[in-house]
Amino acid sequence: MKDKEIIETINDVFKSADCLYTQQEVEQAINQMAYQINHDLAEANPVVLSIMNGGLVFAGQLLTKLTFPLNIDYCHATRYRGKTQGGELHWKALPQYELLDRNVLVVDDILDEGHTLMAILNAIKAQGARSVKTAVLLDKKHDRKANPTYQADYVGIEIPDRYVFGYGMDFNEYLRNAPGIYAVASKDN
Ligand SMILES: O=P(O)(O)OC[C@H]1O[C@H](OP(=O)(O)OP(=O)(O)O)[C@H](O)[C@@H]1O
Ligand code: HPA
Repeated sequence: MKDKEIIETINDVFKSADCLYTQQEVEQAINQMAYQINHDLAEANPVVLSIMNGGLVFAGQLLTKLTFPLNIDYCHATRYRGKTQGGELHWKALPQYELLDRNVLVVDDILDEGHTLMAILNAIKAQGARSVKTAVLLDKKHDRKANPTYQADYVGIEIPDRYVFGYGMDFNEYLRNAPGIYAVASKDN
């Protein structure tokens, strides 16, 4: 596809999407999460591990609101790869910090089926982390969870079972920069 076609298609997807949460509402949710995390992890000296690419925007905004000493690291695990259905998990980058005996806070944009988070948690535990907590901006409600009993420690917003973009989340690798949480119209999904 040429640039012009891509731009038209993406602009059309954006225009026909439903805004589920505005930027202001998302910021409010992030503030509440930060408040709780500041309370819980003030003495933990954690490694905050952002899951790329989707976690980028949320982690960036959350981090500026955390008021205690911490290290920042990232890893990249992907299983959607520009599609709206997940597949096999691919590791593109591993954490750089030694996680042995560290407290770790994993930060990701969305807990959908949870395969990504479960694999990341297993990898962190295998490295001998002292504790692992998870913060997800969105938790998508449906009955396809990899581990139905698992709950993230910090959840910003619960969303319905629709494919969403914005705040770091992509539609065909675009629209990560959309300033809110948008659900793709059914004609585009
Ligand atoms: O709960 P799950 O069903 O496993 O899905 C959640 C994961 O999927 C997305 O990543 P994706 O694979 O799209 O990679 P990306 O972050 O690079 O877009 C998202 O950022 C989460 O990490
Ligand atoms: O609804 C979603 N949107 C974007 N990325 C995702 N990764 C898992 N679910 C989603």
